[in-house]
Formats: sequence, C-alpha cells, structure tokens
Amino acid sequence: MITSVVVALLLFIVYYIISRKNSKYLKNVPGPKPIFFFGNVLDFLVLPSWGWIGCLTNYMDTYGSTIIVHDGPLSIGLVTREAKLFEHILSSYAFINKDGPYTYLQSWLGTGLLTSVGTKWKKRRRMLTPSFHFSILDNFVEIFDNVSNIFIKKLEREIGKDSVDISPLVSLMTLDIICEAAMGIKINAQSEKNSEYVQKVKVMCSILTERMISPIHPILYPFTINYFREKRALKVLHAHTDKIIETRMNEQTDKSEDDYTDNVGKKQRLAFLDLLLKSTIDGEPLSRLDIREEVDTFMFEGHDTTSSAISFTMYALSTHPEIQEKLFLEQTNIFEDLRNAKPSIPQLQEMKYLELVIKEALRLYPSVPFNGRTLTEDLELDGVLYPKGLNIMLFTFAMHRNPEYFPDPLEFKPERFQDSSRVNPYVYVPFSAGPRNCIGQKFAMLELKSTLSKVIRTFELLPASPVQDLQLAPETILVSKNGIHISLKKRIIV
Ligand code: HEM
Repeated sequence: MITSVVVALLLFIVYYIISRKNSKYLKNVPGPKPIFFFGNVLDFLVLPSWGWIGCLTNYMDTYGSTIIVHDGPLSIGLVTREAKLFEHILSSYAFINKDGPYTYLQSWLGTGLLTSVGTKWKKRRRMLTPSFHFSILDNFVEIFDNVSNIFIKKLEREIGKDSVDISPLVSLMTLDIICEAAMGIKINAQSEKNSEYVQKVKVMCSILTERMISPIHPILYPFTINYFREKRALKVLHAHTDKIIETRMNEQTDKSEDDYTDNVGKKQRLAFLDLLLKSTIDGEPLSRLDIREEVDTFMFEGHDTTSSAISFTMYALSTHPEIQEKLFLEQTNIFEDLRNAKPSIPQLQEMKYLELVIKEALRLYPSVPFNGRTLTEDLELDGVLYPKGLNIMLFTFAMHRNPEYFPDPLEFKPERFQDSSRVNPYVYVPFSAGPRNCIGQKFAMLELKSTLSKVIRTFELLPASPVQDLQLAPETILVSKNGIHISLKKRIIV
C-alpha cells in the first residue's frame, strides 16, 4: 500500500515537472486539450488503428498544421504537416536522432543504420552509401525478374475472380527479393508456406506494430506475452542471419577476386552481405554483430516498404484504366517481346511514365507515413522554442495530402510530377530527405519498376467487386486494414 502511494506520488511529481517544462516552452503551440493523466490517448484508444489518421487530421484542421499531442501521462509529441518544419529538421545534421518507437526495433536490428545515432550512424552511412551505387544495383535486376515471375504465376491463378487481396502475395514476393539481395540466398517465401524464417519475420513485424499502437508503457513490456513471442522469434531470426554470415565468411576466405567471375566470364552476383564482408570502418573489418545489424536492417526496411508501395500502386491503377493504357503503351515502346522481356537497368530508366505513376502512388500512400525525430538541442523557429528532448512526428501522409502543396490532393494525377523542378524536396518526402533519407531508394525504384512493368504487361487491373474503400492505418508502414483488393484480367497482346 505504502509503495503504491510512493510510486503514485513520484509519478505525479515527474508529471508535474514535465508539464511545467512543456507549458513554459510550448505554450503557444496549439493542440487538443489534454485530460489529466491520460492526455489525448483516450481519443485514440476508442478508435481502431484505421481511425487514427482521421483523428490526427481532424486535430490539424481544427488547431493548425503544427500541434502538440499528449500521447501519454508523461509524454508529449509535436505533430506537423508544415513544410518549414520538415525542411528545418530533415535538412540538418543537428536533428538526425530518433527515439520513441525506433527503440523497439533495437532487439532485432541492434543499432544498424536505421536506428543508430551520432558518430556510429555517420560512419555506417559513409561505409554503406557505395553499396547502393547503380553499378552495384545492376546485380539485383535479375533477382527482381526471377522472383516476380513466380509472383505473376500466382496472380494468374486469381484471374477472373471478383476480388483478390493482393497485399499478402506482394509481401511474400518482396521478402524473397530482399532476402536474396541482402543475404544472397533464396528463402522461397512465395512457394514454401512453412518457412520458419518467413514466419518469424512476420511475427516480429506484427509485434512491432502492436507495440507502436499499444497503450501499455514500454517499462511493462517484459510482462506481456509479446515479449516472450519476440524472444522466440529473435532466436530464429538471429540464428538464421548468423549462420549465413558464417557460411559466406568461410566461402570468402577460400576465394580470390577472380573467383567472382564464372566460367563464361560473367561476374557472379554479389549480395549486400558480400559487400559488408569486404567493408572496413577506420581500417578495421566489421564484426559479425555489425554485419548482422545491417543485414537485418535491410531485411526489415527493404521488404514491407516496397510491398506497401507495389500494392497501393496496383490498387490506384485498378481504378484508372486510362493511366494503365498509357503505361502499357510505354511498355510497348520499350520491349518487342512483351511477354518474356527481362528489363535491364537502362530499360527501367526509360520507363518515365511508370516513374510518375509510382511517385504519385507514394504521394497518396506513402509507405512510411511518419518520420520521427528527437531533438538533441533546442530549436527556435518563428518565435517558438522547441525544447531539447521533444519527439517530433513529421506527418508525411498529411503533408502529401495538403491542398496548399498538392491541389486536388485526393486525385490520382501522375502528371503533377512531370516537371520535377516544381516539386519541393521537403514537401514531397516518401523517402524522407536530407542526410538521413532512405539509402535504398534507387534499389526500391528499380524493384518497383521491374515488378510493376511485368504486372502491366501481363494483366489489366480492375476494381474489385464490390469496390473497396481502403481502411488506411499508419502502422510501422502504411497498411490497409481490410486488405488491398482488386480484380485481374489477362491482357490480350496482339
Ligand atoms: C518504396 C520503398 C521504400 C520507401 C518508401 C522507403 C522510405 C524510407 C524512409 C521514409 C526512410 C526514413 C525513415 C526514418 O527516418 O524514420 C527510410 C530509411 C531507410 N531505408 Fe528506406 N524505403 C524504401 C525501401 C528501402 C529499401 C529497399 C531498403 C534497403 C534495401 C531501404 C533501406 C533503408 C535504410 C537502411 C534506412 C535508414 C537510413 C538512415 O537512417 O541513414 N529502404 N526509408
């Protein structure tokens, strides 16, 4: 009893101090009125996750484009859809730190590129940047092609149905792609339903999502069932990556540079893992743990993001037959054999209209709907002092639908990206911007173009019957809680 009273008193004192500090600094920033202790959390708790975007958008329409939300008894966050704040934060090396939900990723990804901060992040970023050069990405186009052939076969089985949820099929395809690109091995997620590794990747992603939207304070996490599920999943995931690293290390010590050329003089494909094994930081090779952090980071960051982008692009196309026809025409201008073509990098770069379509899909449905930052120093902007330690949510989803920046924001118009000089790089931010932007964006664009090119050459995409209204939810990535349904018709090629 006495302990409970002491704990409650301590909590109250901390609450009081934090509230005083926040009200001193942020008193001029508007936002919904918090309820004692619960802040604004109750507004979210009564809603399913697909109601949250609407709730935040309502707040912003009511109070302003930059607002304070009390997301718990002791914590507040700034949420913004204002270009000025986006630019100020994303362009600066002073504001590259992340906290909050990013810490949930560390049990799996350690402090790899996505989650690291300070000097470690800078050194890793410098080391990894060359791995995403076009000359290296050439290694991966064959993977995109081979893996998407299986995907197409799976879709062919769905032809003629009124409604198909494409998101699980796309997700298995992108998992196959990233696994082969990152680790150099095939996990056959699309064909082997019972792969333990695939199942555990899915378990981890769902636990991360649940933690992000859970009202339970992180301190209490070790007392939840998910904590134990996570432990079991991580055992499998880490053992899998460790084993592959070990095998690749042993193979590499037996190989010379020439061994990477096969007997017809063609260079063998290198995975990101092979590049990491050859990399050094300050003249020292990376440890196994360092390598595992980065391989696991690519696995996490490189599969759900591309899956969301491909699925939403297909959905948007299903309701825009005229845009599909323009896309198909572009394909006929690039390829003679539309059925069997294997796109090369130059051919993928020729797909200019497809690029506009993908950009527009990523505007309306950004795979990463929020970008988080934690201020490591005070920031003063337009007379407001944002204090050190403040968590800031750059609300990309709302920014991309702000009519001030994108007229008729709900219309799907790829042509708005025709003149790239008119697009502000801090307003259109699907891959974030500035020093901490997405390192994998060129890889992602090539993957999206390669797979979507094949889809367009094989099918006509139609709306599902009945037509589906998406239930968009900002989980670790943007998802639709009721799936992403379309209908498929075989494309007649004359
Ligand atoms: C359509 C696909 C993709 C989208 C929309 C996307 C978007 C993003 C965004 C918005 C960020 C910043 C996240 C933040 O600061 O919280 C990011 C970071 C990152 N992305 Fe991507 N991404 C995509 C695909 C990929 C792929 C395929 C890879 C790897 C092969 C990748 C690797 C990374 C990494 C490692 C980071 C952390 C970079 C750093 O902090 O320096 N991403 N991505």
